[in-house]
Amino acid sequence: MSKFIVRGGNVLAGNVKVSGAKNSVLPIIAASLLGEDGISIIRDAPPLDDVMTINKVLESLGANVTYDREVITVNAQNIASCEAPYEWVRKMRASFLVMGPLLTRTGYTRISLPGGCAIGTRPIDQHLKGFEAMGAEINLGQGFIEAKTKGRLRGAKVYLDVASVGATENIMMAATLAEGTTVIENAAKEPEIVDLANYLNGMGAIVRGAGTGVIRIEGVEKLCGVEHTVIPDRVEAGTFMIAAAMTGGNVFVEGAIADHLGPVISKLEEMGVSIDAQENGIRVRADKPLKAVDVKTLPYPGFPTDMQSQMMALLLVSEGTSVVTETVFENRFMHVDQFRLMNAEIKVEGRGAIVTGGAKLSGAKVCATDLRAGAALIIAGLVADGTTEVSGTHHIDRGYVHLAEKLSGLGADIWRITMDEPVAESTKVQLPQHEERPVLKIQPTWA
Ligand SMILES: CC(=O)N[C@H]1[C@@H](OP(=O)(O)OP(=O)(O)OC[C@H]2O[C@@H](n3ccc(=O)[nH]c3=O)[C@H](O)[C@@H]2O)O[C@H](CO)[C@@H](O)[C@@H]1O
Ligand SMILES: C=C(OP(=O)(O)O)C(=O)O
Repeated sequence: MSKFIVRGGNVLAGNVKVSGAKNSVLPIIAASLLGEDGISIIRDAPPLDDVMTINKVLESLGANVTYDREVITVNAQNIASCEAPYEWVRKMRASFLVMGPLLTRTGYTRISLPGGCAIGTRPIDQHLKGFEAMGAEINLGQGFIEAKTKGRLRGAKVYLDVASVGATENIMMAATLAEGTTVIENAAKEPEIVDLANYLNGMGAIVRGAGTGVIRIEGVEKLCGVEHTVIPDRVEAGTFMIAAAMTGGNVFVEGAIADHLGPVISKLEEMGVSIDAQENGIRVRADKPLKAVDVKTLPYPGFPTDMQSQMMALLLVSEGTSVVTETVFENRFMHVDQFRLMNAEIKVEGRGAIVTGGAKLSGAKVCATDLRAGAALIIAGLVADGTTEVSGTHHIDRGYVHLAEKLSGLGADIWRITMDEPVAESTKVQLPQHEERPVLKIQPTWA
């Protein structure tokens, strides 16, 4: 078991480099399964536990995956299985993103049901609705979802009831090899959707309109591996921006793309933080007391739910009272109880949290209840009186590369301790040597 130990009181200053985006690289790795020829080379792939998990999913399907110094190669010419095992899908919801590629390429897939998690129930009805509209027969039972088609999937119009990121990605990937045109209406508009569309187009797909609410995909016969560089992680960037503001610091967040961070920048500016967006990053300076603001999470281009807990940490030390409204996930205030252990005053009423600013936070033993909650607690620890110990590090390792090292490079007093216990599987980042496996190429059901 490990913990982050943070001693509050240091002002952050200097330069920090943002890693590749977790939420881009995961669907992109899944999409590599579509490459019947050639090899995909994915650059700026962050060394995160989630990346290792999806790599293992691909390996379990028969793809040959290597990971070396933030470059992943995927050779998916020979798919040996269409079943994503529970062992990996339970670790990470994004494993479910292999369903669209497998179904469209082979006509059959069987995947463990992804569970709910700390932040909400997270149903997958919109993914399935899309596949069904394209002609797939879906069967659910015994913890598995099975999808099959008699011939190729057929292009269809799919209106999403919620602008789901994952459903947009899964349907978009499935549509690339379908017969005819698919139109996704009320599609999610996140930058990660655009990154995935660019990757798919590089593989030979025809995807238009990604980044808008209507995406059109003309199906093609075949896709091939391609080289691609993943976009910088806007949530990691936003986390450092808030950490800088929190400590009254002056930090250059290298690689951060201002266009991807519109609402975070606007809210920080409203609070009195100075933001200077430059070509290769964003400078954040906070040299005066910060004002309270209200924040409401929304699908992109609204304020990201993945930045809600970090923002709440900042509002705790601003002047005045704020209301934080979470509209994307129904249970994403688990960090509130942990903040309270640090002397925070927050009242939760349904989807709203009333945050009393001006708190003198005190160090405490707290637990990361999910990935972003973990980052938010560390940020709070940066200004708390005394020492904060953050456990639940496996959540943080899912989405932040070398968080302690990056923050200490900016002057934070933070380090990680590992207690004398076996290292959990999820904290290991090196992939084992790829085993030779039988070349059992699965043919499409209609071939
Ligand atoms: C790997 C990845 O990219 N994860 C991100 C992705 O998750 P993910 O793709 O899982 O999130 P979605 O956009 O699908 O979820 C948004 C909302 O839609 C609901 N919903 C979703 C699918 C569905 O079939 N039915 C349904 O009702 C969800 O319960 C949730 O309330 O987008 C979220 C919202 O920006 C982010 O917090 C996650 O970091
Ligand atoms: C909720 C998140 O990720 P995931 O969808 O992978 O759980 C996140 O990145 O904050």
